[in-house]
Amino acid sequence: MSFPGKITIFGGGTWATALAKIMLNHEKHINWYMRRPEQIEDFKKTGHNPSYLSNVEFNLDRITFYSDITQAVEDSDTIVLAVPSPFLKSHLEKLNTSLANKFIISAIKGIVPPENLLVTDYLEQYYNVSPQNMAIVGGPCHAEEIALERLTYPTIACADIQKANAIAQVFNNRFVRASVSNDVAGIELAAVLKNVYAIASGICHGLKYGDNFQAVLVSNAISEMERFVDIVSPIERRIQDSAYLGDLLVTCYSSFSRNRTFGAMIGKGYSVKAAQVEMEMIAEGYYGTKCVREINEKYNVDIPVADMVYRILYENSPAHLEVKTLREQILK
Ligand SMILES: NC(=O)c1ccc[n+]([C@@H]2O[C@H](COP(=O)([O-])OP(=O)(O)OC[C@H]3O[C@@H](n4cnc5c(N)ncnc54)[C@H](O)[C@@H]3O)[C@@H](O)[C@H]2O)c1
Ligand SMILES: O=P(O)(O)OC[C@H](O)CO
Repeated sequence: MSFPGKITIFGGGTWATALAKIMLNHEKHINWYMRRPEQIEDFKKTGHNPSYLSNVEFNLDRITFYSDITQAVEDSDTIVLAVPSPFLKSHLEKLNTSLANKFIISAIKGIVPPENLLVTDYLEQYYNVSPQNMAIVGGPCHAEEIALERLTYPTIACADIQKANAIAQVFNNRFVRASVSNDVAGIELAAVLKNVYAIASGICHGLKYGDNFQAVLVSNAISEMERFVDIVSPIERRIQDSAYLGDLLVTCYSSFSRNRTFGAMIGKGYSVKAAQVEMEMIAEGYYGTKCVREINEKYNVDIPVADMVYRILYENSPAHLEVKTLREQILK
């Protein structure tokens, strides 16, 4: 078998659908696991995902669908995880076969609660997957723009850089330019944090702060991200690279951003529950905010913007007062 072998996408959501489109630009055929059999039935009837990115048409001859996760894993060499981090455990709990001899690509931008483990750490500790057999997809990527074939620069990180290069080849096409890195933990952590900062950005937007203020907020957020990532995963990195700063910017500024949209609802006065119900997609930063807070009990990094988001979401602290304190005492 030549690496990466048979590829299976895990997840029926927006990002899974965009990744399937990317993979099918390179692969003749992919497997695709979705949790709900009725979603697969509707997909087969219409030729597109009935629930997400339904404007992307697929050639059904080139896809084998699975709702049985064990069979999907047994029939694959490389698995691309694209389910929201809070649901990863519930998916994998149904698995009756080993992941240890598979290559796993995590396209998840979140942390696994309540263990507060990065996805790669979780897979290593609970499923015996070796770090050499795991890669992650980072960088500024909105699925909606992949659907429109807008030029996108993801980063593929893996401890084994040759494998990262091979995966990048699978991603590369007319509208995707993948680069490679070995900073797996740093890029995963940055992705968790950018979700939290996008919620902060959304909250401020909802409270009617303007672009001048947003620019200062995001400047402070990148400094926080650098402090946190450098302490939790200390290797040399350039925080201004697109896998870190680029991902923060796209999430804080794009109208496609789930986390920013969620934050904007909070800023406008929605309760957390109401905002979650209203959104049809998952804002993982809500979960990431609590995970970052708990991880930081050990490291004690100065992260006032992330702390503010925690108090607003989890302690019911009024957003307008929290942002007022931030703007008067912290931001510069
Ligand atoms: N959407 C993007 O542009 C994008 C880009 C890069 C990375 N990501 C990452 O990809 C991952 C998936 O995000 P998404 O945007 O595709 O999410 P989404 O909100 O579009 O999809 C939700 C997915 O979660 C599943 N789901 C919903 N409730 C569930 C439950 N109770 N149990 C199990 N599964 C449930 C749905 O079936 C669906 O597959 C996330 O980690 C996200 O950070 C997304
Ligand atoms: O911007 P969000 O919150 O939808 O997150 C999507 C991706 O992670 C952006 O790179």
